[in-house]
Amino acid sequence: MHKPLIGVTACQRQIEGHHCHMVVNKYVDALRHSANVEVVVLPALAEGLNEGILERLDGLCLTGSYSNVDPRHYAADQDHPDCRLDPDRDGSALSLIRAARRLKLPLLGICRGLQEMNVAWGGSLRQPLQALPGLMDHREPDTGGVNSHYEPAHALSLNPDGMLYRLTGELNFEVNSLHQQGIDRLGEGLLAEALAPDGLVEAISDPTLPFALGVQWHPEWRTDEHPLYAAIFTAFGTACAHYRDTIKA
Ligand SMILES: N[C@@H](CCC(=O)NCCCC(=O)O)C(=O)O
Repeated sequence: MHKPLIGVTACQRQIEGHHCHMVVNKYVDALRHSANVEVVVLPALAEGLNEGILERLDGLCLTGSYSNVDPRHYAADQDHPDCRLDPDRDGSALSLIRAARRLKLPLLGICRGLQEMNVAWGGSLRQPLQALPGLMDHREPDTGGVNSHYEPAHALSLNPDGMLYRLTGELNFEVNSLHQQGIDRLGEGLLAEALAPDGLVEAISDPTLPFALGVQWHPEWRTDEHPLYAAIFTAFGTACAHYRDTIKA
């Protein structure tokens, strides 16, 4: 039996003057080694991707990105003038999420991926968090190297009625934090799985689907060192295998 085949979303980046479809290795590594799946990269195309692509897959992972979801997708004014955008990523991700919902395809959203899920479910975002009253600064430290950016940064309280608590049996964790956008209005039908100390929703799920989970932190970082991170990828891989063997079979 082949391993589940998972699509991961790419971003548009310019590398040495060339437009590239780019995915950071840590997402692929965590999916292959912690979720035990195989991976294909899905290009970032503003016009969106054909739903037929997802019919060949067993799951979809929405990666993080330094770019931000364009506020026009949730009817907000451009409330952050130097907001870094990626219309190709927006087009692909939002079309893929809507198709995944229709197919009941297992869906894991990470950081930007959580934000895209919330928007696709009809919710909204706010930014920059660090400038909003009552909210913490959720950005990574501006000192130190990359490794320090993914160190645990704040506490996380799980919803005792949520998927993450069922997966871990624990209510409190510490997670990394590398974002300046966050959930404002929760998408219709989404469950708030976890909160940061300032009340920001940091994880969401759709309980009506077999597996639809979005997390604001980065569980793909050193999954072997964090039980919560590992549990997320193990559960996603299991859900993708189940999808392969049942719904898709
Ligand atoms: N740009 C958004 C989402 C932040 C995000 O996805 N960061 C990822 C950093 C790079 C990586 O680890 O892939 C925001 O600022 O909220």
